[in-house]
Amino acid sequence: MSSEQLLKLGIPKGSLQDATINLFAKSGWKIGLHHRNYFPDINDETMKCSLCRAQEMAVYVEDGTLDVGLTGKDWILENESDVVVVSDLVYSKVSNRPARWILAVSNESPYKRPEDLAGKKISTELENFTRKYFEQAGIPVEVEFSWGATEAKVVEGLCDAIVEVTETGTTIRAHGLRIIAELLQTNTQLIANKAAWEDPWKRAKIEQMNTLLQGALRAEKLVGLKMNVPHDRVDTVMELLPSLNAPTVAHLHNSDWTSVEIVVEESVVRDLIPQLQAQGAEGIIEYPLNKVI
Ligand SMILES: Nc1ncnc2c1ncn2[C@@H]1O[C@H](COP(=O)(O)OP(=O)(O)OP(=O)(O)O)[C@@H](O)[C@H]1O
Ligand SMILES: O=P(O)(O)OC[C@H]1O[C@H](OP(=O)(O)OP(=O)(O)O)[C@H](O)[C@@H]1O
Ligand SMILES: [Mg+2]
Repeated sequence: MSSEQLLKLGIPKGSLQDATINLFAKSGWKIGLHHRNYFPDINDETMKCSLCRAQEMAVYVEDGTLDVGLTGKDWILENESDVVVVSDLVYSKVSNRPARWILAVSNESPYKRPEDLAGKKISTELENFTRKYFEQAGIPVEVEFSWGATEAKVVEGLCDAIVEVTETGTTIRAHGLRIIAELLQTNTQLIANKAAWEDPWKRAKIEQMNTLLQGALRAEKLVGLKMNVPHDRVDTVMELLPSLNAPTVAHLHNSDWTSVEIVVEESVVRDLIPQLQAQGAEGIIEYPLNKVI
C-alpha cells in the first residue's frame, strides 16, 4: 500500500464523539478508543484515525493534517475554513436534529431584541461569528470570549447576554434564561481537504464513507414492516401505508394471503399497526434497519 492510499480521518472529541463513533459502527467501521490515547484503532487498513477537538477540526482539514473530518457547521464558520463540505449529517449530541446558537438573556432583564444590547457585554465561545453577526446588524456590542459554562455568566452578572449552543433547551431552562434571537442552526458536516478531494483514490474513499454514513443515519429513523394480508384486503391496506416507499407485494403460494413489506418512519408505527390489524393484517413483524441507501 503506497502512502497516498491512506486516508487521514478526524473524529470530533467531545460532544459529538459518541454519536460519531456509533454512526461509524453502523456504517461498517469499528473505531476502538484506548484510554488517554488520541489515535483510535479503525478496522480499515487504508484509514488512520485521530481524535481532534470539534473547534479545531476544520483548521486541520484545511491545512492537510487531516484529509477528512466531522465537525459542526458552527466551528467551520467560526474558523472561516476553506474546506470542501461533502455533506450534512444531521445529528447532534443527543438527537438527530440540528442544534441552535441563540442569543439569550436573563428572564428578569429588560432586553427583548438584539438591538436592545447596544453597548452591552456578550459572552460566547463562538467569538468571531458573534462579532460578525452584530457588526452586520450594526449593533455595537462588546464580545467577550468564554471558555465554557457560559450560561452561568448571565446569572452571575458577568455579562448582559450570551450566545450559546442549545439542543434540548435543558441548560437554558436550568439557568432561567430567555432566548431573544437565533443566530445559526448547526449540524454535523463531513468536510474534506481540497487537495484530498482532487485525489481520485481519496475522493472515492470519502464518497464511499459518505454514502454509508448517510445510509446509516437515514436508517435510524426507519423500520421495516412485513405482514400477511388477505387478498381481498390488499387494496384497503395499501391506502393505509405511507406512499414514501412503494410496498413490495408477494403472493403466498397456494393461499388466499398476500405478503406485504414496506419501509416506514418508526414514529408512525405505533398508530399504523392497530389500523393494519383492523384491516385483517396478520403476522406483522417490525425490524430495525442498518442502512437505507
Ligand atoms: N447538545 C450539544 N451541546 C454542545 N454541542 C453540541 C450539542 N449538540 C451538538 N453539538 C455540536 O458539537 C460540536 C462541539 O461542541 P462544543 O464546541 O461545545 O465542544 P464540546 O465537544 O462540547 O467541548 P466542550 O466541553 O469544550 O464544550 C459543535 O459543533 C456543536 O454544535
Ligand atoms: O440545550 P442542551 O441540550 O442543554 O445543550 C446545551 C448545552 O450543552 C453544551 O454544553 P457542553 O456539554 O458542551 O459543556 P460546556 O458548557 O463545557 O460547553 C452547550 O455548551 C450547552 O451548555
Ligand atoms: Mg460544549
